[in-house]
Amino acid sequence: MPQTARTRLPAGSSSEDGAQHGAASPVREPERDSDAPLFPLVFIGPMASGKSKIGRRVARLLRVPFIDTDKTIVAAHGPITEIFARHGEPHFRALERDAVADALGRGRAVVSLGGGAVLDPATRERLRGTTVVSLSTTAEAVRSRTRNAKRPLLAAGPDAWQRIYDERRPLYDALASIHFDTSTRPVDAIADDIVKWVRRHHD
Ligand SMILES: Nc1ncnc2c1ncn2[C@@H]1O[C@H](COP(=O)(O)OP(=O)(O)O)[C@@H](O)[C@H]1O
Ligand SMILES: O=C(O)C1=C[C@@H](OP(=O)(O)O)[C@@H](O)[C@H](O)C1
Ligand SMILES: [Mg+2]
Repeated sequence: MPQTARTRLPAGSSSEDGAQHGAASPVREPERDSDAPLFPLVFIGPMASGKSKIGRRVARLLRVPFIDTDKTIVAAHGPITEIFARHGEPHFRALERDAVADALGRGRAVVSLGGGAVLDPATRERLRGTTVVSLSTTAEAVRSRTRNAKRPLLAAGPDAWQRIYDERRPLYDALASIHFDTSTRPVDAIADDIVKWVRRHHD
């Protein structure tokens, strides 16, 4: 029997503004009911929300391979800042679309995407058949986390993060099977919560 995602959460798990900082996560009612298989288990969300760190930890806990599509791109094409500078963002997005398609085709794996991967319509279509964990955080939390030198879209300064997040948020929300806020709790605690959710809904 394929494992299925049933994403209905217990009453009280959502809040008016969709965020319960510091409370037990998940923090928001999922945007869709999904019968998608558990794997690939995909992490989406804004820059520095923890997709790479938390995704890696969740993969280790679930004992499945971990793929970070940014890492795949860097391994094949060099640093992201250089790709943006030499060839422009559209070229990066094309490389990203291919890296995501390849990663999602691996099946049993946790896959963390770059924050802008959801801008691509073909990627969004592929994600509709998968289990998607959407992470969120706040500009305040990000300020203390990021090494912006690695993120060309943050070169303009911290206000850019909020603007970009606001633009993309409807895409993240529409694709999410489940949502976790990462602004106040440590990576390991959030990863544990995600694994608990996985076990509750897919075992
Ligand atoms: N919940 C968290 N609490 C504190 N720091 C975090 C948390 N999640 C991520 N970080 C830190 O923020 C930075 C960005 O995390 P990363 O996983 O690369 O984000 P993303 O892949 O979403 O851009 C890393 O230095 C990471 O250690
Ligand atoms: O949001 C974006 O457009 C980007 C996010 C980055 O990944 P992270 O979200 O892992 O930082 C990376 O793909 C690139 O710098 C562009
Ligand atoms: Mg990342």
